[in-house]
Amino acid sequence: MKVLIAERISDAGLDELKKETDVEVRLGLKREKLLEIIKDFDALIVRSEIKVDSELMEAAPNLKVVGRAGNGIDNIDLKEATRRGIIVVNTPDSNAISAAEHTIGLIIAIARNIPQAAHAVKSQDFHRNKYKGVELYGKTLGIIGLGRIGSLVAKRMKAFEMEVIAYDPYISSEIFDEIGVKKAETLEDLLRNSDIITIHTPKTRETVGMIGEKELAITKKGVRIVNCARGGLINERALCEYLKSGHVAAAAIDVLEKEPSYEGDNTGFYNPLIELPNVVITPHLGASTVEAQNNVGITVAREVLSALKGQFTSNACNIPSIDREMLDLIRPYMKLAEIMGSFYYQIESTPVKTIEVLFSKGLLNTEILTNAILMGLLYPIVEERVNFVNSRYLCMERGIQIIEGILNDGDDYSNLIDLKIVNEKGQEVRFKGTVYGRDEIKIVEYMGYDVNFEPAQYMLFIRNEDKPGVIGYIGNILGEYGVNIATMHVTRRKEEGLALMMLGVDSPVPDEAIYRLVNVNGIITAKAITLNP
Ligand SMILES: NC(=O)c1ccc[n+]([C@@H]2O[C@H](COP(=O)([O-])OP(=O)(O)OC[C@H]3O[C@@H](n4cnc5c(N)ncnc54)[C@H](O)[C@@H]3O)[C@@H](O)[C@H]2O)c1
Ligand SMILES: O=C(O)CC[C@@H](O)C(=O)O
Repeated sequence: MKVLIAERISDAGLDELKKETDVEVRLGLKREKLLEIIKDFDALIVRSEIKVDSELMEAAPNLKVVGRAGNGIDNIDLKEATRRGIIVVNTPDSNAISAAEHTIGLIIAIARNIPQAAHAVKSQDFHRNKYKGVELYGKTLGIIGLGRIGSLVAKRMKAFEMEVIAYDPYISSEIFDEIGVKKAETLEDLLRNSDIITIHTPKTRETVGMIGEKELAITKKGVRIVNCARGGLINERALCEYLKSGHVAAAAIDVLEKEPSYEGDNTGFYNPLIELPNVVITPHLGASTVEAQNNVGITVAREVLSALKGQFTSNACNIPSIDREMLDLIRPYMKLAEIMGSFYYQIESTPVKTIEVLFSKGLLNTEILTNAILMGLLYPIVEERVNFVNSRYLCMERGIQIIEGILNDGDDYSNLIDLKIVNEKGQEVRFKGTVYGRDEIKIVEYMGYDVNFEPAQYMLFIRNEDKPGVIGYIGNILGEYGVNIATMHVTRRKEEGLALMMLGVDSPVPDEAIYRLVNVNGIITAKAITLNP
């Protein structure tokens, strides 16, 4: 496995990676060069500068993982990565404290004009009058987005005896109470009442430009504004105008709508905000501390390694997230789900129209289990890579309807997966499976037949007339091809005169043996099944 580090991560992170993979560090790559070399890599690690878009992914046929050494993933086309089955991992917790502290630094800097004053003194200008500031004490701080960083800022700024209000429609009132912050019911409320406004939302379609001319117009005259989240959340042109008029007394900006695309690339870099005396700008420094970069480097290295090994990662952005303990608990169910999904196209050939999957109430993280079923289903029939990341997407792309639900009480099993597949001919294929103890996977029902077999890597599925002699033929034919039968499960519906067999065998059943089996008088279907190891 080859990992390309295209933006700087800490030595500690680098060491973690080097223990287990082949790592190449190529910083400051021009876009054309990156597009040329990316084809050789299985994983790519970036920070916020490099755009991981469809063009880059198209040039990277081996790419399996993109590691974002940091939090925001607005430089990564997540939908495209998902479509291609590329796992995107990030490190959202690793730099939150640093970003919050940087925000607070910026708040104080613009309250007291510290950067401008320090710069003046260094230029031999020792005037105090120009740099008179304001106290934070007793003022109102308005926080937009009370997530990881917003809440850290809130907790810390209360120590300045500021009144802290926040606007975040996606979190509950209890969280506001827990943090001790007053809830602004609307963005307008927050804008009208704050002396200092700081924004901490992600950059999404909804939040881009959420502070524009209209919003600035209702802020208090003399308001101060901080953006240490993402460029573009505040409309820069409107902000410039309001700073020039003095309505906005000062702004502190760590992030710009357009930042250089690699470290040190200053060509054509310009932003009118830079020219304004009442603006403090830092070059996207929120996460640039020794501690944050150490944490980020180590975390991204571990996440990328786990993803490359096919293990679940706790910070995957395009797979439902799950913590490690829970993952250990549901791992056997993920395997069961994958196996159940993988039977269909190894037994049937009519395209699937609908997947309906019901889970016992006791089963958690069912979204992942459904993804596992879909992965198993598609594995035998799609050319592109299919994994937990893209299985749902690929199914939807194929027009397969996915219905998920909870089983009613009353089943014999407390941890059951009940899978019904309806194909384009309207035929139903149904499996039920469960896990005994910690990890004993069992299929307990197939098409209404009670069965009870433990899936093996190689199996033979037979549907036959319920009459004497059939089993003997099967044993003889398999014997002729050197296929040893390890287990055999036979069930029947006497009234219909039909029987079903699932044999676990020690090696794959050759096509020729299958051909001979289906020609045996009484055998209706014979299918070789191979499961992923
Ligand atoms: N400057 C830096 O170096 C730096 C470092 C780390 C993170 N960041 C950025 O900081 C921002 C916040 O990061 P975080 O870890 O706190 O994210 P988070 O996901 O923990 O919190 C974001 C909060 O914003 C809220 N939100 C979403 N849409 C909203 C809307 N329309 N109105 C109000 N609230 C809304 C969400 O409910 C959530 O609570 C992100 O943009 C991230 O990329 C910047
Ligand atoms: O320092 C960086 O690479 C960007 C950090 C920050 O913007 C993030 O989203 O984590």
